Amino acid sequence: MTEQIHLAAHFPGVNNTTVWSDPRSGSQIDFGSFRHLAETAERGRFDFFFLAEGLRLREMKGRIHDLDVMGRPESLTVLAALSAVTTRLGLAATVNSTFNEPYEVARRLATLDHLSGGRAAWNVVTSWDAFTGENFRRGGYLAEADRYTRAKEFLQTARELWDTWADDAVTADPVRGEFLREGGVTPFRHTGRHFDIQGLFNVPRGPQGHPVIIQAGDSDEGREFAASSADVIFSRHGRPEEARTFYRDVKRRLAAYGRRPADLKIMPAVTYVLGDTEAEAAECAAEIRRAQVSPANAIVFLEGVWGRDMSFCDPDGPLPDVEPELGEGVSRGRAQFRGDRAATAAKWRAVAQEKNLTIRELVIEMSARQTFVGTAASVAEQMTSFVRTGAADGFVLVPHLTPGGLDELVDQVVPLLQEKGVYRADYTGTTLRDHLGLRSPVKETS
Ligand SMILES: Cc1cc2nc3c(=O)[nH]c(=O)nc-3n(C[C@H](O)[C@H](O)[C@H](O)COP(=O)(O)O)c2cc1C
Repeated sequence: MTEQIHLAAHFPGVNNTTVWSDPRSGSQIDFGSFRHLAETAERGRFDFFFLAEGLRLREMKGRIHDLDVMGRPESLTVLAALSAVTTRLGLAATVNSTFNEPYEVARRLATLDHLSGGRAAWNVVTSWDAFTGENFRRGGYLAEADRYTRAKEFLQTARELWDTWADDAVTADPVRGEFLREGGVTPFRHTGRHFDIQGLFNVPRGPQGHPVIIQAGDSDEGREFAASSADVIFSRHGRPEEARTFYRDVKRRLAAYGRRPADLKIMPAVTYVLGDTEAEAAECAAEIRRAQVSPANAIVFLEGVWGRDMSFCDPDGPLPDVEPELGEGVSRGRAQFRGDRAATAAKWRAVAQEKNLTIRELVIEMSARQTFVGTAASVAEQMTSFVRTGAADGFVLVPHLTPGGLDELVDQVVPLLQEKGVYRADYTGTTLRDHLGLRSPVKETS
């Protein structure tokens, strides 16, 4: 069979992914927005709809970073509502393993799996920073080195809870007066470094057994966690060469866990811009980038990397001759820069000089860019070749408009992928595991 492409839809929502200056941009929080994007994805026979999470508003220089729309609703609640207006589309929630508890998360995910008829997925993320942690009871206690020891034990514990219910535990036979098969539910006891809990889990096993597990970290520990435990990786490697290197690296790690390459799907986040001609698409893509990186946003981006106040700079002027301030920096929350400031600033400076770029042009160049740009036929071809050359198993598509940004892709590109035979004409199964071609989970024995 020809290699099949898997597609997921990212809800752009908050921050500067959505071009807020475009009059077609709608609410990031009204149910109608989520519904529109999810229904479009389902019309396009997508594998799943994906919601990201940010547990604390970003701050710059001690105040809320409010250059874009912000404030988003909680994922599992939104997905529960979407399960009532969709029938086949997978529903993926990003839920943090540092600040939550396994019993509660396992319960909510099993519930979503029931409500949706086996379409739940969990993107296990590990943000651990003390700034976000202030919102929670254990306020930022986790050392960075422990983010994956906790995530791994968190997931292991959730799996133990889901496995305490047999598939046929609920008999609900009023004639015999038996509602629960004897031995159908077993008590759990988990004793580990991060969790020490025991009791009885109160949600019957979901249609998928376990929800589909997604992983998005990029460090060596993150990749190892994905290789051992995830069904899908949501990666940030959307450029062909680095995507291929990432793909090879992660797939080769699977054998050590007794897993096959097909057991873990790799789906990078990608953007797209369509036009009637290649030139029109390229022009539109450049316009979108300018709208996403406003003059004020360009300075904020620069301050993020340089770790200091740069408000004296002209965004349409050249990079000033100032060195970055090493240390914590001026931004807080998920957008915080965590790399090597000195090396990154040196790289930025070299690119600015080589290409003679203003600050804003440089930020546009160095921050995320469009992956697939062209006519519908050329984008369909680019996507197909990306998958055929071992760079991905599919894509998490990130539109630049909330909520209508997926419409043209579903209307124009999906039919071409279907014609090529690289994408399903219709759903053949009912659960997200079916769509992704994944095996049923093996029950935990501990
Ligand atoms: C493509 C991508 C998307 C992510 N989305 C989120 C998110 O929505 N919420 C979040 O808290 N962390 C998110 N993360 C952060 C990671 O899941 C992970 O917790 C973090 O990168 C630390 O792990 P690492 O050191 O292995 O990268 C994302 C990471 C990547 C690469």
